[in-house]
Amino acid sequence: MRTVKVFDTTLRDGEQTPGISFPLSYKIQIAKQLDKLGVDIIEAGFPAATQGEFDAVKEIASLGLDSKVCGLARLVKHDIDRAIQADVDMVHIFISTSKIQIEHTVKKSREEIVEMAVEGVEYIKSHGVECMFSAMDATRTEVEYLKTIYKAVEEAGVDIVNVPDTVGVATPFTMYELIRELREHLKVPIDVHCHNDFGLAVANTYAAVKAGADEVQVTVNGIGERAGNASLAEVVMLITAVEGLKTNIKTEYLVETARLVERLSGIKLPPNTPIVGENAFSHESGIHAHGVLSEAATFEPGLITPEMVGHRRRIVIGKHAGRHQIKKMLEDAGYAVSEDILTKIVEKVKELGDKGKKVTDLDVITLAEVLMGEVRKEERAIILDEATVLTGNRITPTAVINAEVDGKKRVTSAIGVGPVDAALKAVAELVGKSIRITEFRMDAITGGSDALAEVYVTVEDEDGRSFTARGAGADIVMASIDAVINAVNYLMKMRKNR
Ligand SMILES: CC(=O)SCCNC(=O)CCNC(=O)[C@H](O)C(C)(C)COP(=O)(O)OP(=O)(O)OC[C@H]1O[C@@H](n2cnc3c(N)ncnc32)[C@H](O)[C@@H]1OP(=O)(O)O
Ligand SMILES: CC(C)C(=O)C(=O)O
Repeated sequence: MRTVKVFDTTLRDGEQTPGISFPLSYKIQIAKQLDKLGVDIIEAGFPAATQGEFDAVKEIASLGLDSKVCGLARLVKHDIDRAIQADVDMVHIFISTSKIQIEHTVKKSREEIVEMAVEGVEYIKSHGVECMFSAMDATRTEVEYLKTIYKAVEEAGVDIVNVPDTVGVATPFTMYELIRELREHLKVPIDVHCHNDFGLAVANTYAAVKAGADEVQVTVNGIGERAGNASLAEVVMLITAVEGLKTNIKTEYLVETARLVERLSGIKLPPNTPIVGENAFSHESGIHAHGVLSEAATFEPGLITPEMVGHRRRIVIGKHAGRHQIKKMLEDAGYAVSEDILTKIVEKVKELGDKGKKVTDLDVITLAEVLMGEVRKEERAIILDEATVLTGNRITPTAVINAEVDGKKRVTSAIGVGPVDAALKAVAELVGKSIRITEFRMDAITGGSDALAEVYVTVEDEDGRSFTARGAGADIVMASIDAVINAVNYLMKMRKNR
């Protein structure tokens, strides 16, 4: 079976996302994670760009990773020397080949550009370093000229050529044709680098692989210039699970990797992001949830499971929910309700949904308790006694929580980026940090500075089981603490019921 190599450029093109600049410690964390994920080559940066960039690439190259480390360079001796001095395994050189870029940027003749490329390859190879050559803006370059320059670098000993769709104008059809034609013309391995200006980066990368490309350039979460690059997770799952090819990626780390880059880049993933997004395996609609509870492949692609990518499946309660999932959710929380009560709960959930209310798991349980005539407050694992939160412009926000946890007094404290963050970290400490707040929303439900705030949270435990709850009040910190404690109490109860 054909193995397609994965070249990750999160730390280079990904970092070119306007506003992103990864400090050294972030670059190292990401590089180690990419190595754990199994990417074949990490493009660690552009060593000639800044001293910090040089230091980061050199540091990553010295980590002894299994992944090869690559540095980008223009066809300028200084750039290439800086990459070689950073001790990379591979130097990636590039130059514009399209008419528009040649005229407005490099301003050289086409013959001069071919000569520069050949000299660059020979120079890098004479230092015993691997070389990748990119014809920048390849998809807007005349094919005959592309063939000429790629053939010239092949003859000069290049290890791999890259075909970049620099401004994202290719379509799967044009990309397929281009790669097929180059594949017939060249012996060296072919790599592709697609941008997402028309939302086609993944599709174009896939088409290139179908046409014979040996390697794909991707970024985690698809971050990168303008609309970004092809997403690593999407490309890998498409060419493996759908196309049946192999990569060296350990797919069970895809979600973990996506979350790390989401956190360190500050670029939040939309919940509907394929493969790694919060909703990628979530179901609220009754018809879907009913099917999925019996056999997941009824309303999921079936070719992939959440476990394959390090995700988990969620059945969500909301306006579109049906009896089966509400009954299952209540059973999981330890409530066996009669059919009559279930009907009333379903009606209420839909009524709340029609009013635009987000229905939480806790709302459903509270309804069940009221309808069953039992209020089981005494079953709460955490009973909050006192919460103190300090914040200001000259102190680090700090929270101290006094609570009873399973009948024992506990005091925890934490600092955070703000008072809510500090308070919620202190709450997490109460249960030994084994919880993760995967969703946090706050709305003002009345106007003015004394507005009532409503906090909605989804909390996930270490087994990937999640629970939604809300808290409300004029104090946003207390409303947040209440919401999380409400959710944690039921997660702990569900665990005891198992
Ligand atoms: C498609 C891509 O993603 S390509 C990679 C893009 N990434 C980056 O640009 C990030 C890092 N870049 C930088 O830090 C800076 O642009 C530097 C250090 C590389 C160069 O900075 P400066 O010398 O100030 O030049 P500036 O960025 O303004 O202009 C680019 C210069 O490189 C030249 N150039 C562009 N591509 C190439 C190339 N492949 N080979 C040789 N020269 C090139 C341009 O013609 C221009 O030359 P000029 O200064 O003689 O007119
Ligand atoms: C350097 C090249 C490969 C690039 O990033 C692009 O063309 O988009």
